[in-house]
Amino acid sequence: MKKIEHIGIAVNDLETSNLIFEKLLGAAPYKFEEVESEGVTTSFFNVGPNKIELLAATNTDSPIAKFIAKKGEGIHHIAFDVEDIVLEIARLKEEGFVVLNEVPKKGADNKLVAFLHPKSTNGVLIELCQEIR
Ligand SMILES: CC[C@@H](C(=O)O)C(=O)SCCNC(=O)CCNC(=O)[C@H](O)C(C)(C)COP(=O)(O)OP(=O)(O)OC[C@H]1O[C@@H](n2cnc3c(N)ncnc32)[C@H](O)[C@@H]1OP(=O)(O)O
Ligand SMILES: [Co+2]
Repeated sequence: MKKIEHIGIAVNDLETSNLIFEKLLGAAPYKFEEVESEGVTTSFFNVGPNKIELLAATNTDSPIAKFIAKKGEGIHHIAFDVEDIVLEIARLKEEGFVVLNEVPKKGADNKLVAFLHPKSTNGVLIELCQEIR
């Protein structure tokens, strides 16, 4: 694991939360992206070498819609930057973690991503991401 790549925050309304985080961080989002396969629309803020990813649901089946319905808005996942996501998935499986998608999928911001079930990581959803070069 190289560093924390981003912290994902589940929000009800992206526009409203963009204004809050723009005030908080003193800079506007550098990117907006919809990821249809995850049922989310996102915005990204730089914070030093790390990022904040705001996520709003685009449909009721979205993991973000389900999360907000159960727990309300707030931190949804922590994403780690990895050098080789395939090797990292194999290593973490071997260590007994529950990998939700063994085949990496296309995430936002030019990344391949995979998730670990929060039940195997002390209640925290973990995302692995590798930059697509
Ligand atoms: C934008 C793309 C990408 C990026 O590039 O950065 C993203 O970040 S996409 C983010 C959205 N996508 C995902 O979250 C994909 C991975 N998540 C999942 O596969 C599911 O959400 C899940 C984690 C397997 C849960 O799904 P499911 O079992 O259908 O939902 P339940 O609502 O029944 O939850 C079961 C259980 O898990 C707890 N839970 C759910 N989400 C989280 C979470 N984010 N953090 C901590 N805990 C979570 C939920 O509360 C339930 O617990 P119990 O009630 O105690 O059983
Ligand atoms: Co993410």
